[in-house]
Amino acid sequence: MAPPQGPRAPLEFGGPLGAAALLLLLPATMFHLLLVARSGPARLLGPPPYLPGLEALWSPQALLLWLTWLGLQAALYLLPARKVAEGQELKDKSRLCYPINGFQALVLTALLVGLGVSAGLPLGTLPEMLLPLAFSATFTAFIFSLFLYVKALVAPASALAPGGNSGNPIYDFFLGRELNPRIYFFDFKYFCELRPGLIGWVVINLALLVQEAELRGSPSLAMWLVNGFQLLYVGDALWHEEAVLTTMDITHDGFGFMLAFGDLAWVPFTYSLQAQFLLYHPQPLGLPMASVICLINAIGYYIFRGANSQKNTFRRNPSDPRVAGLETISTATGRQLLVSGWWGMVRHPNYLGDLIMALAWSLPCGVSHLLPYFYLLYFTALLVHREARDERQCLQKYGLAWHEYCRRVPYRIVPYVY
Ligand SMILES: NC(=O)C1=CN([C@@H]2O[C@H](COP(=O)(O)OP(=O)(O)OC[C@H]3O[C@@H](n4cnc5c(N)ncnc54)[C@H](OP(=O)(O)O)[C@@H]3O)[C@@H](O)[C@H]2O)C=CC1
Ligand SMILES: CC(C)CCC[C@@H](C)[C@H]1CC=C2C3=C(CC[C@@]21C)[C@@]1(C)CC[C@H](O)C[C@@H]1CC3
Repeated sequence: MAPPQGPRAPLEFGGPLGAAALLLLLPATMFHLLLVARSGPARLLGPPPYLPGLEALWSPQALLLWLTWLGLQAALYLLPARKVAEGQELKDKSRLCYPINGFQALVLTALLVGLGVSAGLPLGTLPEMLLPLAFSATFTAFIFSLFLYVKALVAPASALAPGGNSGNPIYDFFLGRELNPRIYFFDFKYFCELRPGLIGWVVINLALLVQEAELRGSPSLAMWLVNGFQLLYVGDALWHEEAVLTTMDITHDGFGFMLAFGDLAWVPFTYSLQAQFLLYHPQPLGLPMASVICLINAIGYYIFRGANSQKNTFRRNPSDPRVAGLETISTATGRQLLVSGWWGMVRHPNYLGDLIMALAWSLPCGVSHLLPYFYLLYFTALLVHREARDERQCLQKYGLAWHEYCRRVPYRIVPYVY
C-alpha cells in the first residue's frame, strides 16, 4: 500500500463534509434538471414534477446501450493515432504518452451514427431514455471510482496526486487518489475527459434535434443554433486535444468520483440541457435575434480560441513569430508569463470567452425561463472556483513573479469588473 504523501495538501471543496455533500448533491442536481426540463412549468428552483421510482431509472437496455457506447469510444481511442504527445513531467521525472486521435473518434462516431440512422436506427427515441441512461452513467461512474480508489491503494507514492490523499476515505474517493491511473497505455482520466461524455453530449443534442423534427416537422432555428454552437465547442476541444494535457485536471487533480461523474454523467446529461428544454418548450426565434446570438457566440469563440492558442503556442515555442513580440515576465522556474496580448487583458481571458459562449447557448431558449440559464450560472461558479485554485497553484509555482503579474494585470476574468 502506498504511504501517505509528505506535506499534506490543504483540503479543498469544503473538506470531507463538502465532498460528502457534493457526492449526493451533484447526481441529485443532474436528475432534478432532467426531470424539470421535460415538465410543463420547467422551474429550475421549484420541486421536480415527480420523484421517479427505481423502475423509471433502472433499465438493463439503457445500461447495455451505455456500456456499448463506452466500449465503442474505448475502441476508437485504441485506433492508431495521427500523433502521440508527451504529457507534463511527473514527480519521478518521467513523461507519459497520449494518443491524439480524439477528433478522429468524433468523425468516426458521426459516420457510425449516420450509417446507423440510414439503416433504421431510431435516434429520435434516445431522449425518452435519458433518465435511465443518466442513471446507468452515474452507477458506472460510482463503481468505476471505487475501482480507482482500490487501484490507488497499490500504486507507488510517486503516482499519487497532490490532493486526494488526506486519509479521509470519503474525501479521497471524491477527489481521486491516483494522478494518472492507467492499464498499459490506456489512460482512464484522459480518455474520460474528452471522449464518452463530450461526444455523448453532441449525440444527445442531435437525438433531441431529430425528435423535434419528428414531432414538429422540422427542427426549430433555436435547436439548430444550440446544436451548431455546442458541436463547434466539442469539435474544437477534440481538434486541440493536446491542450488538455496541461490542464489542472490532468496535471494536478487525482481521478476520483468528481471527474469520473463529471466527465461521464454530468457533461452529457446536463450540458445538453438547452436542447432538452427546447424539445419540450419550443421557442420562437427570428432571424435578426438569431444573427445577434451568432455574433455573441462568434465573439466568445474568438476570445476563447485566441487566448488558448496564444498561451499554447507560447508554451510550446516562445520564439514562434506569432507570440515572439509579446511582453513577458521572467519567473524563477525559467518559465515566462505573458503580460500582453490576451493574457495582458485579464488573467483568464479564455474563461471570459467561454462564459460569453455559455450565454449564447442559452439565449436561443428565450428569457421566459431560468432553467436554460443553469449552465451559465453553474459555469460561472465553476470558473470562479477554478480560477481561485489555479491562482493558488501559480502563486506556489511562480511566487513573486505571480504577484508582479497580478499587479500588472489586476482583473481576473472580466476587465474592470472581476
Ligand atoms: N466547459 C467546461 O466545463 C470547462 C471548460 N474549461 C475551459 O478549458 C480551458 C482550459 O482551462 P484551465 O485548464 O482551467 O486553465 P488555463 O488554460 O487557463 O491554464 C491555466 C494555466 O495557464 C498558465 N498561465 C496562466 N497565466 C499565464 C500567462 N500570463 N502566461 C502564460 N501562461 C499562463 C499557468 O500554467 P503554466 O504556467 O504551468 O503553463 C496556469 O496554471 C479554458 O478555455 C476553460 O475555459 C475549463 C473547465 C471546464
Ligand atoms: C461535476 C462537477 C461539477 C465538476 C465536473 C467538472 C468537469 C465537468 C469539467 C472539469 C474540467 C473540464 C474540462 C472540459 C469539460 C468539462 C470538464 C471535464 C473541457 C474538455 C471542455 C472543452 C474545453 O475546450 C477544454 C475543457 C478542459 C476542461
